[in-house]
Amino acid sequence: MSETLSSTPLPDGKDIVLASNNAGKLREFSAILGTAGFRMIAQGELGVPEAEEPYFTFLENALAKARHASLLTGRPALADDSGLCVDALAGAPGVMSARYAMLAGGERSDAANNAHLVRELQGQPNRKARYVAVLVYVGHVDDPCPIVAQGEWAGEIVDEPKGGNGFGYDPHFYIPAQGMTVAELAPEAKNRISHRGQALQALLTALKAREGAV
Ligand SMILES: O=c1nc[nH]c2c1ncn2[C@H]1C[C@H](O)[C@@H](COP(=O)(O)OP(=O)(O)OP(=O)(O)O)O1
Ligand SMILES: [Mg+2]
Repeated sequence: MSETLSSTPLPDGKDIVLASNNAGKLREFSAILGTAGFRMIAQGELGVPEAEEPYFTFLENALAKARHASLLTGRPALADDSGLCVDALAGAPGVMSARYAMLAGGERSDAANNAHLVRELQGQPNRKARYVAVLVYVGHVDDPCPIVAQGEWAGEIVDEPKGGNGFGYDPHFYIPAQGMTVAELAPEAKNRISHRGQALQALLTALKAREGAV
């Protein structure tokens, strides 16, 4: 679908621009939000380029991405800044998760990030980690009251990748309660319990309350 940038919000207010270029996130967003009566449009479909993510907190980067998409489209926008925080690495790669290998001189890809992670944890017995997702919704670019929701999901980093679902660090993120990596989980199962799934449910509740729908 090709549309041009628009400066007019749609009348029913149900169209939300997803301020992300990550195909894995977009799949998960659409699966959860599509059933909740909102129409989602990926920012790429509206010609919105990647935003700068210069900050050191998920919250600030998510807000920057949401505002950027809303500014360029004139529509409400929802952004997700997320990442992997590893205890033995003092919370790294954290907000740098997407650029982890690149910042060490490698390329920007999931494969390079995963290889770098395994290298950094060589000989490290403490494997505890968590995924963090911070979602920010803005009704318009100057929204003084953005909706913010956060989710966290605890797991352990395994050297051996397993599974073909999901994206990013999922083949190396093992969930003891499920006895498998996130990439081995069915997509619906991941969406029910993941950091992003939890945050999206909270965001939806707040969004519906604001609309007077609940
Ligand atoms: O459920 C997840 N399963 C696996 N990996 C994940 C997940 N959630 C975040 N991650 C990783 C991927 C990426 O390395 C970084 C997000 O970085 P982040 O800047 O928020 O996203 P991005 O640049 O890929 O897309 P965008 O900024 O356009 O939304 O954390
Ligand atoms: Mg990003």
